[in-house]
Amino acid sequence: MSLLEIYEISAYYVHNNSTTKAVDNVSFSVEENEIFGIAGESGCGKSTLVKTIYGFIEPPLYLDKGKIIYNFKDSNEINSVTKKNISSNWWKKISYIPQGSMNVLNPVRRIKKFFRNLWKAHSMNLSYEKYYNLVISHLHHLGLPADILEYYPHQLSGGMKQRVVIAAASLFHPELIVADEPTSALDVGVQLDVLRLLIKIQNEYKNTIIIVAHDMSVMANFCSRIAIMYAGNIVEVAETKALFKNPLHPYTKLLIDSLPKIGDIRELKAIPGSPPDLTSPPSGCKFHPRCHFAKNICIKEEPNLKKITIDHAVACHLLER
Ligand SMILES: Nc1ncnc2c1ncn2[C@@H]1O[C@H](COP(=O)(O)OP(=O)(O)OP(=O)(O)O)[C@@H](O)[C@H]1O
Repeated sequence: MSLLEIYEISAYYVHNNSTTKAVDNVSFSVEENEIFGIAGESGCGKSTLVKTIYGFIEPPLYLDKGKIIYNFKDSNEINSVTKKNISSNWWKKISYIPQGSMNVLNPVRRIKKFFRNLWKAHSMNLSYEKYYNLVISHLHHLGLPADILEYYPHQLSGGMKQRVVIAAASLFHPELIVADEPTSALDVGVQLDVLRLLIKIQNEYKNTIIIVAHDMSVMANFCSRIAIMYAGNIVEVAETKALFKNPLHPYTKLLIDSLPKIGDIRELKAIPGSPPDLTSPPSGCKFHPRCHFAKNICIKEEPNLKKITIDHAVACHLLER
């Protein structure tokens, strides 16, 4: 069974006289125990989509329409996607590692205090002593020394701070961890360690991870399936191998072509044009102004995400023909 079933979600930022259609009519599902990637250019709506899944919906962000079914074990049904309904599951069933999460650590409080605050908010009826022992054994288990609890954030490297946040996010073994750009702002070697930590957690606790990245090489190495987002829409979803071997959407092809490959001395091509303004997105397929193959129908009609094979779906009129 899918852990998450997302149906026609639209989430918009509404300001006085403008609406940014950050997530527009998005449907997909995420299976149990998989590492599911969401990729796409900056500003295409990835963070907004995962915030919505986490129920972190606060003005100016509004859920315009759609529903999400969370098939968590032993949980009450979540009958509508609101912060109120989902927040009782935070940390225990669903954890969120926000973008730049290492900055969530209060610079004037020791790491111990960060974990203590977590206990106060989500203790699950554990005494502080038992909880503290749990934190120490979890840190050990993840290869982190317990003495970091005595440190202030500024005494830790960026990679270590990120590991602390990941340790907190996985402390109660949530069924779903949503990680938004967990490796951005870290250097390449540290990025790999942080990703390996997430994989270790996933292997051991058998949870599901949704990882957001604009770096396709991260996706290629760590995700079992990938969704490609463009201008608030999901334009392609496939198993990782199939997506890289046989990308079907013109945007996915350009994204993959723009990646450097070992031994390839060709000049790398950037994707022509720039992403649209989501306060007034183009009609039809939002990629049509940048697509070499666009036809009349692409300007007029928005394509739906349709299955081409059992594991590969794409939203492109050209493939329907
Ligand atoms: N608080 C906000 N108010 C208004 N518009 C916003 C707000 N936050 C994000 N947006 C807009 O929503 C759109 C999607 O942004 P989002 O951060 O979800 O994209 P993203 O793909 O995660 O980008 P990045 O990779 O740069 O984080 C963008 O046009 C962005 O400018």
